[in-house]
Amino acid sequence: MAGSFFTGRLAALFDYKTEKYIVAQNKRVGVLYRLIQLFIIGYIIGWVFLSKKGYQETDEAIQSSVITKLKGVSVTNTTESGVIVWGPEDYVIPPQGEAVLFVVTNFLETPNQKLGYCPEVRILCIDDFRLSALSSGIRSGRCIRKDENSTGTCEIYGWCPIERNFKPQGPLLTNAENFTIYIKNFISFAKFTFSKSNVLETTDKTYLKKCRYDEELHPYCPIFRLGDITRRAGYNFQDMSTFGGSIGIMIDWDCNLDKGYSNCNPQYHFTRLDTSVSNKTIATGFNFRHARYFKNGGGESFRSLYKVYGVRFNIMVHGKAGKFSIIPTAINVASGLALMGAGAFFCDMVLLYLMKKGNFYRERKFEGSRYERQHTTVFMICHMVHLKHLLFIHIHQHSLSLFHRGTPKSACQDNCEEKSMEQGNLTS
Ligand SMILES: Nc1ncnc2c1ncn2[C@@H]1O[C@H](COP(=O)(O)OP(=O)(O)OP(=O)(O)O)[C@@H](O)[C@H]1O
Repeated sequence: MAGSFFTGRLAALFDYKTEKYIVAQNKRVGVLYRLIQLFIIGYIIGWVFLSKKGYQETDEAIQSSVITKLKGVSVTNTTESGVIVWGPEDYVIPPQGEAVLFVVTNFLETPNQKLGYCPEVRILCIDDFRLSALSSGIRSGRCIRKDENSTGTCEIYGWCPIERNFKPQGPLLTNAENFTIYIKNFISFAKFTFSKSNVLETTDKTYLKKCRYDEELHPYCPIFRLGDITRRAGYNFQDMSTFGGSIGIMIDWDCNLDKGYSNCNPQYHFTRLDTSVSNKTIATGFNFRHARYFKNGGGESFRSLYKVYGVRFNIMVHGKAGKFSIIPTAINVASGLALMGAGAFFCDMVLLYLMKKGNFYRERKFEGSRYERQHTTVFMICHMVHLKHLLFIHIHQHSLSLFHRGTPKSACQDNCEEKSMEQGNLTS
């Protein structure tokens, strides 16, 4: 038994197979075949070519630069600091116009600090020494008591007086939401030797002084009011400015370079980056400390310590461009045609193996090979492997079109039918 099986297989190995087309007058398979063809054509045209622009080669913008500049003034009046006029050089940190910047909206100043001994009011004498991370100086070891009965606080050597406990009640730079930020972005797509800026190309020298970004009216104006940015991100600037927060500005370039230079323009998206699912998180807000140092007439060193709350802006750029190229077009057309063959294979399987008259069609199709007619299961599997292979070719070619490589070779084995991609082998 086993011997005749292997002899049969060996004999079939040296059979030469040629294509044969039979016209099956079967309406159901015919309609199925046309529907599959329609679906594949729709997929190729609609998805591969129109939606995914399979006729273009693409490039990601790796080179991009962002420069920012803020304008606007706010006045604060506090008991510690008196009246202060805040300009961009005071409230923008760092001031040199980076893509990540912090705008002060609230602050606590501890003015005229001098090096010396003073009580660290936040550390009681009974507190564990290991908690001294809270301390703003070196502990002298003395306990400062107001009277005999009080617990007392530790004395430190550091910048005195130390910062008082502060819970912000509301923002001090109330005009901060009217500050404007000018975002200058340059992007380049090296593959297409294309570069552009987000600043509208106009000869009107006053344009930047007058314009403010608006999705509808001025989508290409690069000057944004801070209050509008947070509003577009879905938050109120005044609410954010008491404890601070973080906002992401995404500049998105999605350019179809076939449409020309003037149609390549950025889109802006705004999101709050420090949101949390729970409102009760202890991570809300954004603040840090910095100091300004100075000397008095006698040469003594002083400093003013600022604990600043504010909004941190993070400008991110994403760029993608596409341009017509014959190579991805040819690859996608070829892979589309290959996929058409999958419809014919599927219908062959239905006709030869699932229909009642499958035996009849098989007899006519596999003429001269008893072995193939008898081993239905083996050949059904072979067909399925071939179908899977065709789909693989399509997917593989589709992904390769990005890299412009060649198409993979057919890997059909001896017992699989080497099918033609022509569509007319079954007609309804
Ligand atoms: N944040 C901003 N808000 C409004 N207008 C701005 C802002 N930043 C810059 N501009 C205006 O945009 C134009 C171009 O700015 P740019 O920094 O290139 O030139 P500039 O002459 O150095 O600006 P300036 O001296 O006014 O800061 C200038 O008219 C400037 O006043």
